Amino acid sequence: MEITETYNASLVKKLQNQIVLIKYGGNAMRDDNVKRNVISDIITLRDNGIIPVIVHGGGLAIKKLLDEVDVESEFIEGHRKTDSRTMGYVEMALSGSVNSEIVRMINAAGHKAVGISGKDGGMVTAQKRVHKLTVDCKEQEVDLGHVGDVKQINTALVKTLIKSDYIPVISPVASGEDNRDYNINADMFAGHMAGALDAACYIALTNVDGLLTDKDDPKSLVKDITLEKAEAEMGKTIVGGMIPKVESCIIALKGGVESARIINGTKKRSILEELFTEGRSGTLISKET
Ligand SMILES: Nc1ncnc2c1ncn2[C@@H]1O[C@H](COP(=O)(O)OP(=O)(O)O)[C@@H](O)[C@H]1O
Ligand SMILES: CC(=O)N[C@@H](CCC(=O)OP(=O)(O)O)C(=O)O
Repeated sequence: MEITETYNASLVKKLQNQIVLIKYGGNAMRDDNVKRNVISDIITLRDNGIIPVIVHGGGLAIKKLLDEVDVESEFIEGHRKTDSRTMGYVEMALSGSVNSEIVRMINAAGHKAVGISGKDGGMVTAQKRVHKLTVDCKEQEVDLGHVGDVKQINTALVKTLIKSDYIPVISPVASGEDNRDYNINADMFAGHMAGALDAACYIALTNVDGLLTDKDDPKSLVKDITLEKAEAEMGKTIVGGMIPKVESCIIALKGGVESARIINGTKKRSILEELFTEGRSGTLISKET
């Protein structure tokens, strides 16, 4: 689809030959229609000379698999406590099912996608996450097991894929120097990846319209917010799964990405509406007011 006729042509041109890092979260993978719409937007970007790179989550797919094998898991501030057994299932769901489904859908739409994880080509080096939790005004460290943070990224593999016209589809699993596998929150992984790739734009897809001042009121959408203000709202109006999402935007912006956005991936054409209309559809987090 040629989009310069339907959308703002100068906004389209600004992103041509630039990387747009899309974090495709599990909440925007709930049904096949939604998935097809997301893939369709990604294909439209590519058809119009923009370079999409996808980092996916898949919290729902992990939950489904863990339920099937009767393994319980707990979330602490948006991070799934991951013991060795759970790690195996996380990798199965993310690098197995979710990754290959996205690849299949892009290929079926006539493009060439390649599915990789942080492990491939030694792309991402993980390190065990040191998670500090404040309980009763006291800070304490919690052991999240195989939950990792991104320590280092080597972008050579992704750049090679892009150069050969492949769309990289990346699962947020990586190994550490300690030779252990780590489960990295997909938002955090994506934010780091966006910075390392010098992406022009980072977009996190979820199931709410963006950052809300009241998480239970869909009408309380914040259209624009500065990095500093977003940081100040952490733990206050920004809670649960939204914490790593906003953190990922901050990581991307501090890594040099020009704009970071949180949008509702369950809505049709949400990516195109956000990027190529003045009104936009979600939350834009930027370095300046
Ligand atoms: N201030 C906020 N604004 C919007 N959503 C919020 C906020 N605080 C917490 N949330 C919650 O964060 C969820 C999104 O995070 P998460 O479930 O991890 O998404 P995904 O799986 O799409 O990555 C929303 O569905 C919402 O319930
Ligand atoms: C450490 C950690 O929490 N990892 C996440 C990885 C998947 C993810 O982030 O998926 P969504 O984007 O769908 O939430 C998890 O185990 O659920």
